[in-house]
Amino acid sequence: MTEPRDDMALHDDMALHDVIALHDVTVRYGENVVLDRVSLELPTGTTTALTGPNGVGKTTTVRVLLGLVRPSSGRVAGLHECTRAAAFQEDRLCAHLSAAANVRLVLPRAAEAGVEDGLRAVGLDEAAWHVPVRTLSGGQRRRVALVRALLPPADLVVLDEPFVGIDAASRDAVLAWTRDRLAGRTALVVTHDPTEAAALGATLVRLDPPRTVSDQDDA
Ligand SMILES: Nc1ncnc2c1ncn2[C@@H]1O[C@H](COP(=O)(O)OP(=O)(O)OP(=O)(O)O)[C@@H](O)[C@H]1O
Repeated sequence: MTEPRDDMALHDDMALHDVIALHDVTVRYGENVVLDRVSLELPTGTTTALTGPNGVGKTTTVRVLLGLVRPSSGRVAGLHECTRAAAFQEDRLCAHLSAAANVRLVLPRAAEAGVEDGLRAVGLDEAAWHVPVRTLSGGQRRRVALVRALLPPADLVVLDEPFVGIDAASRDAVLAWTRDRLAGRTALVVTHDPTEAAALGATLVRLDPPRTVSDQDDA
């Protein structure tokens, strides 16, 4: 879905199309330090795949990029006037609307003609296009969420584990269409699967847990 622009004080004033980057970003939830001085650059026009163990902060990183979480310190660059589209871990669709209507919601009228092509490209049967998405399966809803994230002409596309629940038989075609849609754009894709990163032609970046005293002793 398309995220609203934000004007977080921690986001600097770099102009549109400057490199999007986190510089020494720290995020805390209460006492819990989730991101500890994390730096990450998303080279313009390329796809970066973010991997790492459960709970390390990948979704938190996504939320920072979307302006949904405010870092307690550090700097986020390149997001001023940057339009963003995202597929979250949860599909976040409007349950009573059809697949086609969910996608049309985030598109300028001129781009609406591409909706059916997009739904077809991710392997969604025509019978599933015009019924409320609450009647679709989990994997079908995932495909709708992916189309909704990939069709809008956003400057930054962020996909959080977008292929979970999509069956093996159609995964290659969905990956190929995703790669096609992301070509030449700046994107971050969270994944636990390095083969997905390779299929997307993405640069794989690993987020590691903050080093503990015992980690340092072991080093
Ligand atoms: N709203 C919240 N309030 C408090 N703690 C949170 C909140 N959201 C996430 N956390 C904590 O932040 C840490 C990082 O969570 P996050 O979802 O970013 O990890 P992740 O790397 O995306 O994990 P996964 O691979 O399981 O999706 C976890 O310890 C989690 O419990």
